[in-house]
Amino acid sequence: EMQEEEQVRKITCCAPINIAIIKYWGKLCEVENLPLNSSFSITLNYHDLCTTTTVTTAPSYVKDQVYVNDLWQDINENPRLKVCFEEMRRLARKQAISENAAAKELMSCSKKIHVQSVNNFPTKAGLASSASGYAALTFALGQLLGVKGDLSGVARRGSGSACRSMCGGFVEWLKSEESKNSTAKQFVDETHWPELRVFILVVSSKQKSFGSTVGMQRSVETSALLKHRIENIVPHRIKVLKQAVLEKDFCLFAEICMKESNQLHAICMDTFPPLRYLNNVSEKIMNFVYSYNERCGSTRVAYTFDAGPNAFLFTLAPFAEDLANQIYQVFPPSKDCTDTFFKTTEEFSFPNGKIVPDVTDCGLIEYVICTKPGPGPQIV
Ligand SMILES: Nc1ncnc2c1ncn2[C@@H]1O[C@H](COP(=O)(O)OP(=O)(O)OP(=O)(O)O)[C@@H](O)[C@H]1O
Ligand SMILES: C[C@@](O)(CCOP(=O)(O)OP(=O)(O)O)CC(=O)O
Repeated sequence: EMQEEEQVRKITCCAPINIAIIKYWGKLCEVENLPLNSSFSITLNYHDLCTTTTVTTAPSYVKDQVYVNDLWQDINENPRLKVCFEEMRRLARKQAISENAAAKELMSCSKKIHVQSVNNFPTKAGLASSASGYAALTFALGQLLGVKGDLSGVARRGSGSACRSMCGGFVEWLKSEESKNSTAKQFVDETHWPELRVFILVVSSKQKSFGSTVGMQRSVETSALLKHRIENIVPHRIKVLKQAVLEKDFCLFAEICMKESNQLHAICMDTFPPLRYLNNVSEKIMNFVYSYNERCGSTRVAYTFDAGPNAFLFTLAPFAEDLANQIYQVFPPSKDCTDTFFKTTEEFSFPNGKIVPDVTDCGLIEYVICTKPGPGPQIV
């Protein structure tokens, strides 16, 4: 029994979500999640939003098991989960062989693994849980099996956007016809632009939007605008965005960010039948951003939307408090949510608990998560 106990190994890791500024929309290869265009994202602080994944091996385990938020997952029915396990074991074996490992170590690559994964945010809210989920799984398996090197290509197999969550800060995911070259690379780390703040406006909506995987498939088949974007717009936009990030030029950053979001949703409308991810609250948020900037006489806030109605707003630290107050005025919480409307670890005097303004449109936004850029996956 002593010996059995010694062979139990357990590692816990967490991984962040990321928000794309230059959007990934369209695949060259469905099986490998190879993108038609390069994309660029910002990894968000895992203290605010993360997936925490524990992987365990023990002599008594007879098969792999995965639980997400305490729900059992059928690995055989989920090719994305399955391929992450297969790829990680393949890399572990390859490494063991190249290091002339003993037979015992080679054997350990096939040990059965139990996975417990939890998201510290609502999985159904459309907050990129697949990105943090597959990044955490890949990273944790890498730690358990001792696999060295870049594992973003494995996370990519789980979900395309997950590869970008394998790096911290500002990240580029390169397009390539070759699987081994379509990986995520850090452009600059999370300390590069310390003033940058992110507000995630979770829009109340029960409607489940059309998944990204099938959505982009339909766009590739039917949208001529997608083809134009990939060939003529994205390459130049990534170059300009990188310059804006390097120079911390918020005005230029904001323009590219909003134009990219608009283009993604224009392509969705150009898709046939069209894909509609934004709702009337999303539209109101966009109008709010433009009129706020107008009133300030300069660009202080930018929005971006993925395949859902939630808004990701960017601003700079000196404006964060005022922006929070404006959000509270224009999109007041419903009466029972005033104390928990802003979810923040910052020490701003956010208007939590203030009296709800007398307007009829309360509760259009369910809650707001205040965060900033953060590092990549960590061992807990
Ligand atoms: N912690 C986790 N570990 C492993 N897989 C997860 C985890 N959380 C979510 N997933 C996987 O991600 C899927 C949800 O991804 P889905 O693409 O529907 O939503 P999303 O990630 O919020 O949106 P998007 O990927 O479009 O940004 C779940 O069905 C599950 O398979
Ligand atoms: C709109 C997006 O969020 C699309 C994300 O798509 P996914 O990465 O969820 O798709 P799969 O590769 O099929 O899992 C834009 C982005 O994150 O770049």
